[in-house]
Amino acid sequence: MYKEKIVVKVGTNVMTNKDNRIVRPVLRELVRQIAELYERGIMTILVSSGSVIAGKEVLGKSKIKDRTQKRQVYSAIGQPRMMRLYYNIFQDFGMKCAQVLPTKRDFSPGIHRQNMINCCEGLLSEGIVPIANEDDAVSVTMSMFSDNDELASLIAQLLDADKLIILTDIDGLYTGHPEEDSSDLIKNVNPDEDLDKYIQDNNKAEGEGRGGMGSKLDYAQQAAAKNIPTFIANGKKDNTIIDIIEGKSVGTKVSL
Ligand SMILES: Nc1ncnc2c1ncn2[C@@H]1O[C@H](COP(=O)(O)OP(=O)(O)O)[C@@H](O)[C@H]1O
Ligand SMILES: N[C@@H](CCC(=O)OP(=O)(O)O)C(=O)O
Repeated sequence: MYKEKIVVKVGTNVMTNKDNRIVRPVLRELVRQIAELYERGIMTILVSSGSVIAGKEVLGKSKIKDRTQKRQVYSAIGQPRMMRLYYNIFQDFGMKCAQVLPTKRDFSPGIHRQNMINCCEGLLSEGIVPIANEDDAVSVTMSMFSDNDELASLIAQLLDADKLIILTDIDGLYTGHPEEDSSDLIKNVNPDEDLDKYIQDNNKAEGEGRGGMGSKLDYAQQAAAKNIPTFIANGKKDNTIIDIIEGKSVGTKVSL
């Protein structure tokens, strides 16, 4: 059995370049760290975005006008592509992974919630890394998460994870626009601190990520309030996950 379990969320912008193409070495570096943690007895539940952008890579521009339908189509094409990439990389590291595609209903009290716990715990007990993404092909309106930051926070709370690590394309939460010299990285945040004033407007296009830093902070604070130390850190840099596990000062730590 394992001695610790962590949830790692990887956003679309971590795994893509400026042309919105998926960068395989980024996924490889992520899996390398998960494999290293596995050797140390730490199991990871990976929450990975990327299906919409992967679908766009395959289909290119779509004729579909309706945004919801377009998202369904892109993600239905892109999700198996993401899983093929992960499957092959995990295999290179001698590990197995599995796909879990929840909708919001799976977290409401009752049988669905228990099924979700059973599924993830079962995979972990077999030494298999669950890779979760919102089931974008079927989840619309009521059954939607606001984004995968919410999904990652809910999974961390559901499984009572030891840590939640939210990887993005920036070093953490800044006191202003991250590209301005006057902005500083905030190292520590409490679950009840109101830092909305620091959040800058999101100008990302369709498929380039949904939540933004505001949502990361909200869901990080929700998990931290349940005593799950949560980190917002840069997934484009090497060794970020291992550095966090080893207690190095990386990213923004949200904790009680
Ligand atoms: N105060 C802030 N500190 C850091 N990043 C911020 C801040 N306000 C807005 N952002 C933006 O949030 C982005 C990360 O959110 P998002 O695009 O949703 O990423 P992901 O695809 O990883 O979920 C950063 O690239 C940055 O431009
Ligand atoms: N479920 C969608 C991603 C939604 C989302 O939250 O994206 P992001 O803000 O990049 O983590 C996908 O796989 O494309």
